[in-house]
Amino acid sequence: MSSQTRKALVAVIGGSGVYNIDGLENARWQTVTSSFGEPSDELLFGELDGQPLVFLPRHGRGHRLSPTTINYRANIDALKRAGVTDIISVSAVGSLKEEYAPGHFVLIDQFIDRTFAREKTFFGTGCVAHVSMAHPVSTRLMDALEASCKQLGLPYARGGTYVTMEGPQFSTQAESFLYRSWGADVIGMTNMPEAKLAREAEIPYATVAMVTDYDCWHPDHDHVTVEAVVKVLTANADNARSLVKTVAPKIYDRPLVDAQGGDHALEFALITHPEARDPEMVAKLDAVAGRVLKG
Ligand SMILES: CSC[C@H]1O[C@H](OP(=O)(O)O)[C@H](O)[C@@H]1O
Ligand SMILES: Nc1ncnc2[nH]cnc12
Repeated sequence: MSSQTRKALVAVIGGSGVYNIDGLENARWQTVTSSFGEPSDELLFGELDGQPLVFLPRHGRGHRLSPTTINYRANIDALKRAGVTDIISVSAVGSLKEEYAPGHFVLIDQFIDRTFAREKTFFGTGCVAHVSMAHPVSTRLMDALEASCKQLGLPYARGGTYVTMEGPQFSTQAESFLYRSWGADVIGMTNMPEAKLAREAEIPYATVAMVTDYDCWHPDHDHVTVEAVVKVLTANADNARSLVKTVAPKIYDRPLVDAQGGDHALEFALITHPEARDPEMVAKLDAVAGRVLKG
């Protein structure tokens, strides 16, 4: 493995309650077009302590988009086109474990994908690819998130399984009990297919999940409502902002090649014979898969 390093271009994907990054110098919203349709919003480009950062509000400014209608492919494709090398995703989640009380941060390392109404791959008929999702999160990014949580004295857990439900309705109690019986830690509606698409686009990805509620399984807590989620998000907004500002400088210097394969996931993933590839599809994949489709 090469020990060479390069400068990262870090992107933060902001979830519910996180529609902007304040304190960005030279901040400008810019349209980045994608061959996969409309991203959630323009991208916000700027610098944090002199280092470049890109921000995308997952639901769009004003929270226009539901988890199902977010164009996850366009979002990841646009970030790739902008030159992004690493993604930190920020998400509100419900807790499935007693010990993860509202206000806690869980650094996710696994996902269960229960979504069923979303485009989940950049590939398909005309150019088939199968990437590994065994380890969906970059340990390097998680290390940086953990160091930042420690530095800021935030209550956090390293490692946790995030169940992605389709939504937009919250879970029934039977579903919530089921996910708990699977040993899952938190629940949300957005991180899949986002993490799968980041992997296909060869962008290392990590999620910091901010617990906002106990979903609906806990006998001593009210069932989740948007009002309760927003209240906890507002109370913890400063922590989320500080976390983003603290973590970015820690990942600015990155290895040329991510040790876990997050940035060379397509190396052995394409199976369609070059002569059988659909040229239109190959053209659409110029940003996501140009590295392996060329030549
Ligand atoms: C407003 S509560 C439900 C909403 O919040 C989470 O979104 P995000 O991951 O973007 O913070 C959850 O997944 C739902 O989309
Ligand atoms: N309980 C919950 N279920 C799904 N998504 C959530 N986002 C925040 N809390 C949630």
